[in-house]
Amino acid sequence: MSDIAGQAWLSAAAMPQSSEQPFPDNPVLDARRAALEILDRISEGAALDDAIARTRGFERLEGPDRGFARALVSETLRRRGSIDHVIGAFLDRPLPKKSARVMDILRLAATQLLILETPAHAAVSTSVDLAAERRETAGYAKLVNALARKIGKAGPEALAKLPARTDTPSWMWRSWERSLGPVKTRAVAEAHRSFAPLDITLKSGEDTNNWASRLGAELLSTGSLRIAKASDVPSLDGFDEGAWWVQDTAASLPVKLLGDVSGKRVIDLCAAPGGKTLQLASTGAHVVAVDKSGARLERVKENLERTKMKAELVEEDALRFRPSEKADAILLDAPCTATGTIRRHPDIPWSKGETALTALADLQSKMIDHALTLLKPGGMLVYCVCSLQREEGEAQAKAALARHSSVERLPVAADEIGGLAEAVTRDGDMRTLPSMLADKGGMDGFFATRLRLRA
Ligand SMILES: C[S@@+](CC[C@H](N)C(=O)[O-])C[C@H]1O[C@@H](n2cnc3c(N)ncnc32)[C@H](O)[C@@H]1O
Repeated sequence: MSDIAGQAWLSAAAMPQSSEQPFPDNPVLDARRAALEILDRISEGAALDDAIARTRGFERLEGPDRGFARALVSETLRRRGSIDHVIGAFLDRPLPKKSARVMDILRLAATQLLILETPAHAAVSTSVDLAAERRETAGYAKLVNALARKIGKAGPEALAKLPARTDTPSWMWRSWERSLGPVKTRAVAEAHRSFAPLDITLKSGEDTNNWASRLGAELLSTGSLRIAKASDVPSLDGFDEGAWWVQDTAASLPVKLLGDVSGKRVIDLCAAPGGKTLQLASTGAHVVAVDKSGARLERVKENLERTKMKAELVEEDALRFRPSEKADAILLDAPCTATGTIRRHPDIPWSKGETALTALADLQSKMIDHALTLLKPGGMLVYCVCSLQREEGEAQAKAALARHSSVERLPVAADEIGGLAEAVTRDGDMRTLPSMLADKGGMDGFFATRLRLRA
């Protein structure tokens, strides 16, 4: 229990009466202010990357401060369940709902003290300053001071006792337990506690060993190059010349399931930002890259230009897309909850709910049905999602086979996906988990199934 029980949290005298914006530049506070603003946007529903992109205070930060602000937000989201638990243990009563910003200041303080190992005096005093500089939070500055000190002293022990489950919303945990079982679910949640390494896919024909040594990277059995720690991607060797692109190793596997597509007509039905379009183009396919979002399709264009490759780009809703010619193969990397990418997007557990899952699963089955109408007889559809949710993966494959007697599943073999036998399901689909390749830094959670339209 807190020793601040009974303390008046709001003291009118402490409230600054001046307007709240803009704040004077303060090199010590600026990164924390930006982090707070980003958390604010996320709580309004923005995704982490969008929230960062829309925060001017973040844009103004210089290199190390930018890195600190990003780490502060990411780790706060990654450990939010645990951090809230620790804060809650020191609060004698919950903060009023309208004090969401105070809670965010406390979360940022706890992340600095318990995870980023920021010196306690800096973490505490900047948190108090953050509270004090805004009218709506100034009355809580004393509370922030007292709580942050307590968290610094007793928080590490409290945090160490919390299981990985604490950082997973209960609906998500229950859904994984149902589909993966308790052991794998725990391993997945453990894997989510770490940031993902940087994986690179090389353009076809590039010398893998040469690039591994130039980039100081490890060659994975899947063919990806892995860099344990890389901060500024565009400054890496080979970026400007377009020899490679960033792509989690799990994300590189679905295209491999299409086999040799050289000279074939392949539709990439949800293409942006283009990782899989680049893979297909690189192996000599004639690629039609479709995406509903023009802005995101621009990124496919930029990626193709940088890597000096070609694809036909079509801005269109996949459900309405009718090509002039049917395809030999289709890759359908459908929009999904993206729960397989929580290591990179730690906002997902707090932004994606079960309602979104139901709507997405409905869209995915419509997309599968439509994609099958665009295939030549004998053509192949690889359907994949970067999701851990059964409804978006295994259940979609099963339901598609039940709906279409004209379709058969072509089971995946481990040697097609770098020998990852544990990622081949009993039904013959691919299911990777963040806990796989654990000794090398894990991989994204992906599902893929390969379906063939009978000739
Ligand atoms: C998982 S991402 C695709 C990632 C991409 N395949 C890659 O490897 O870089 C899903 C994409 O689907 C697009 N999308 C969502 N709904 C769509 C629709 N109805 N029709 C076409 N594209 C859609 C989104 O704009 C997004 O770019």
